[in-house]
Formats: sequence, C-alpha cells, structure tokens
Amino acid sequence: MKVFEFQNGDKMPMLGLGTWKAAPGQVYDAVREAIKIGYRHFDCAAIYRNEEEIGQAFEDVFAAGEVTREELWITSKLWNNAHGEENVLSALQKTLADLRLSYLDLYLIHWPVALKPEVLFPESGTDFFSLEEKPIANTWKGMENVVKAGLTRHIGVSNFTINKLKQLLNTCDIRPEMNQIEMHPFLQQPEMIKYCQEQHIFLTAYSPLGSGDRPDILKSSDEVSLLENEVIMRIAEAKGCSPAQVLIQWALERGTAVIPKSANPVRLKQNFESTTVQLGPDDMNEIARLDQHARYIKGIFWTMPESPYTVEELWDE
Ligand SMILES: NC(=O)C1=CN([C@@H]2O[C@H](COP(=O)(O)OP(=O)(O)OC[C@H]3O[C@@H](n4cnc5c(N)ncnc54)[C@H](OP(=O)(O)O)[C@@H]3O)[C@@H](O)[C@H]2O)C=CC1
Ligand SMILES: O=C1CO[C@H](CO)[C@@H](O)[C@@H]1O
Repeated sequence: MKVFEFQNGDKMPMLGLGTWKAAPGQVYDAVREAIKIGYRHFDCAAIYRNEEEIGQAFEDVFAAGEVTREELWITSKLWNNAHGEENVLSALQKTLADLRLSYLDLYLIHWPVALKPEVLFPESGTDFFSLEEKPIANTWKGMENVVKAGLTRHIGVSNFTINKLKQLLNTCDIRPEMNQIEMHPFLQQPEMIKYCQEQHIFLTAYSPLGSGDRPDILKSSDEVSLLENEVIMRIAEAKGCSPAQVLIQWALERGTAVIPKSANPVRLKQNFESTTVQLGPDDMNEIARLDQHARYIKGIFWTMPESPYTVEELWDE
C-alpha cells in the first residue's frame, strides 16, 4: 500500500475508507470487514453521526487483537458549529469519546464555514457566523492547541481553496499538512495539486466515485455519472477491472490519497484491490481530457438569503 510519509515519520495509507452515509446499523460491520480486507485508514467526521458505532468496531478489533491502534490511521473533522479557538478541544473530545480513542492521526477543519453552536445544518441566514466573526486563524489556534495537548498527531483542512490555504499559511504556527477536497476525473484541480506540492501539503480526494448515494436534496438534475462515463468504462473493460477501480487507481497514480465509501463487502474488497490495476500514460492522458470542473458537492447548503457565504466566495470562482 502506498503511503504519505509525514515530516515526523508518520505514515498514512493513501487508500482509505470513507464513512459518510455508512448507516448506523451497517457501519460497524463495514468497518470490521474493511479491517479484515486490509484497510488501515478510516475517514470519519462528527457530522456523519456514526462515530459511536465506528468506535465500537475499533474497540472490538483492538480487543480481538486483529490490529493495534498504531496500525490504523484515523481522521476526523471539526464540524462547522464548533469554530473558534475555545470550541475545538471539546468538539475533539466528543469525537474521541465516540470513536473510543485517546488520539486521532489527523483532525481537519471540515469547511471554511462557521455555524452557530446550536445549528447542525442551517435553515436561515441567521444560523451562520461570518468568517469575520469567526476567523479561520482563530479556529486554527484551537487546532494547534489540540496537537500540543497530544489529542491529534496532525491537523489540516477540508474544502479550502488555494487562497484560503495561503491566508492560513500566513498566520499559522503549525502548518496544515492536509487539504481534503473533492477530486475525480470531472474535477481534477491541477492548480491545487501544483500549489500543494510546492507547499508540502498532502491532498485527499473525496467523492472519488461520484457520491451516488448522496441525499436527493444535494443532487442536481443535470448530473452525469462518473461510474458510467464512456471513457472510464472502456478503460475498465480493457483492463478487466471495474470502473470504480479505474477511478481509485487514477487518484493514487496522481499522488493523492483517496477515500471511496462502501458499506458492501464485495465492493469494499474490490475497491481495496484497485491498487492491482495499472494505468499507463495513454489512460492517464485520456482521463485528463474528461475534466469539466464539475462538483457533486457544490456547497449550496451554505448559501441562502442573508447567508454570509456565496458559492463564488466558497470556491474563489
Ligand atoms: N470533506 C468533505 O467535505 C467530504 C468528505 N467526504 C468523504 O469522502 C468519502 C467518499 O465520498 P462519498 O461522497 O461518500 O462518495 P463516493 O464517491 O465514495 O461514492 C460512494 C458511492 O459509491 C458506491 N460504491 C462504492 N464502491 C463501489 C464500486 N466498487 N462500484 C460501484 N459503486 C460503488 C457506494 O455504494 P455502496 O456503499 O453500496 O457500495 C456509494 O453509493 C465520504 O464517505 C467521506 O468520508 C465526502 C464528501 C465531502
Ligand atoms: O463531508 C461531508 C458530507 O456530509 C456533509 C453533509 O451531510 C457535507 O457537508 C460534507 O461535505
């Protein structure tokens, strides 16, 4: 398994398991099965509301001696309603209690968007704080504090643009080591890859298979399927593998980590075995031409009348 090696020598397996939408009642089995298959990297978040069940699975695999804590890489994310230096510690403590861990490997600011403490998802413009009211630089101090307290080994961000990374790099003491963003053949983000390579920030690709099981409210009528894309299907057929395996291996060959979600034992195994597929330069060039700057996670849930956030500002477009 390819790994990212961090400056302190820690190693993160580049292929991990996404856990958004892995339903309570199923995610326990999915995590246990994934560990049997060989997954050692798990992508979690407080807002996925399944961390308790994932924590039960971790506790049980450790007790059964299947893996040790040190063999796993566990990421989680600070939800938008806990921005502010003073709120990070308690949010992380809740995640650690739910996951039944004493430390995380990586803790990310989930979005550069701040919500009022009592709000999980906004319903009106008054549910938000602006970034002037809750500056990222201040939230980041809270992230640095939890590194110093030994509660997470690394910190980073998610859904940050190059501009927002630049602003953060100007004010931070501990540099962000990861940006987790949507990336797949329809949204290839070449400038972000170049910038993060220069700045020694690792990238993780989310929704690498097109996030087909998103709630309908997050879907738009003009959406196109990645898994059914003609080029991806043709390459898969030629290699004797599945379209999902092409998409996963494509992400790895570009030097990004990738966290496909599955709760199905057959697809979990298939996704893990993507690394046996080899894509050549012709395949990579053909896939490069599929870029259409199209997002599945558009961030429209942060934009509504009187919200301080706009899609243009969110993505710097
Ligand atoms: N930081 C952020 O803001 C975000 C982070 N994420 C993270 O990224 C992870 C992955 O992204 P996500 O949006 O969940 O979507 P993915 O792109 O990983 O797609 C998941 C869907 O693909 C299906 N699938 C999985 N494997 C295969 C396969 N081999 N063949 C066909 N279909 C398959 C799954 O079904 P099934 O389960 O039935 O196999 C599910 O319907 C998330 O779970 C989360 O951890 C995602 C969005 C935003
Ligand atoms: O990680 C993610 C998936 O879940 C959330 C919605 O429920 C998104 O906000 C976020 O991008």
